[in-house]
Amino acid sequence: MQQKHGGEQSALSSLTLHYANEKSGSEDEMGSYCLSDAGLTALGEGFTKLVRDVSYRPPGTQINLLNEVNICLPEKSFGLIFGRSGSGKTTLLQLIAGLTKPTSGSIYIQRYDNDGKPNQSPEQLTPERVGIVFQFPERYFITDNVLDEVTFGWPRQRGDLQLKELLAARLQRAIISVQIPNLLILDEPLAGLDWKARADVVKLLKHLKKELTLLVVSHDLRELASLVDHSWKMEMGGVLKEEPLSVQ
Ligand SMILES: Nc1ncnc2c1ncn2[C@@H]1O[C@H](COP(=O)(O)OP(=O)(O)OP(=O)(O)O)[C@@H](O)[C@H]1O
Repeated sequence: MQQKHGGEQSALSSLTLHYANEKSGSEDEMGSYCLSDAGLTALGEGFTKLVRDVSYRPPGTQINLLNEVNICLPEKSFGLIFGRSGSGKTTLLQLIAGLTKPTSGSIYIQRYDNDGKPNQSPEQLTPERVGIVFQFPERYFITDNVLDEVTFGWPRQRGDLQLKELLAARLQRAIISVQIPNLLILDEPLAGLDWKARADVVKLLKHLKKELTLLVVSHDLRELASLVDHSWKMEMGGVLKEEPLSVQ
């Protein structure tokens, strides 16, 4: 498995997500790296910082679930987060997806020039730019297919063609606006599947990696290892550390 600039990143105490654009090539070719402890970033052209020093404490509680997390992840690469149950992996994905707000730290996109200087103001990583596949999809969906799901609330009675046309136009706009997320997040995509479905999902992820940046939480390290460019272990207490996969 190829682990890019793991040496630099393992020293990070906090987590920052970086993206590279298509023309920038691999991080190794660009000689890029990130030094988030010092708040410094030296990245190749087009790299994008997404998350920085993110901590999260649920309202009404006394303990942080996440502590100063940073991730650096180039565009169109595959990032894997693993770690023990209850360590905070899903909580982090929900923050990156914009479903929960961090207590401190920031989640945004920052592009860089060749010389490592930001080439524009940071852009917000809005929920429209992120797709998320939840760990237990049956908890979030009611019907068996996408069309039934998105038209679930439509009037059931015959007629009312004008209203249905209006709803169809709105639906089309909504679907187009979320069609191409910058980042696709998957929480335990292989869990509960039989061997055939698992192999199919791995194949699909390999295909999706050509188009999208993928951030995946999984315990199935062996099956995903060939896809992984960067991996992190979430320690109990919500501390994220870059750690190469050690699977045979
Ligand atoms: N809103 C909340 N308030 C208090 N505790 C919470 C809240 N949300 C999550 N937790 C707790 O935070 C911890 C981390 O949960 P999280 O689901 O992020 O872990 P995880 O690493 O994804 O676990 P798993 O691998 O089992 O899915 C758990 O102990 C969970 O019970």
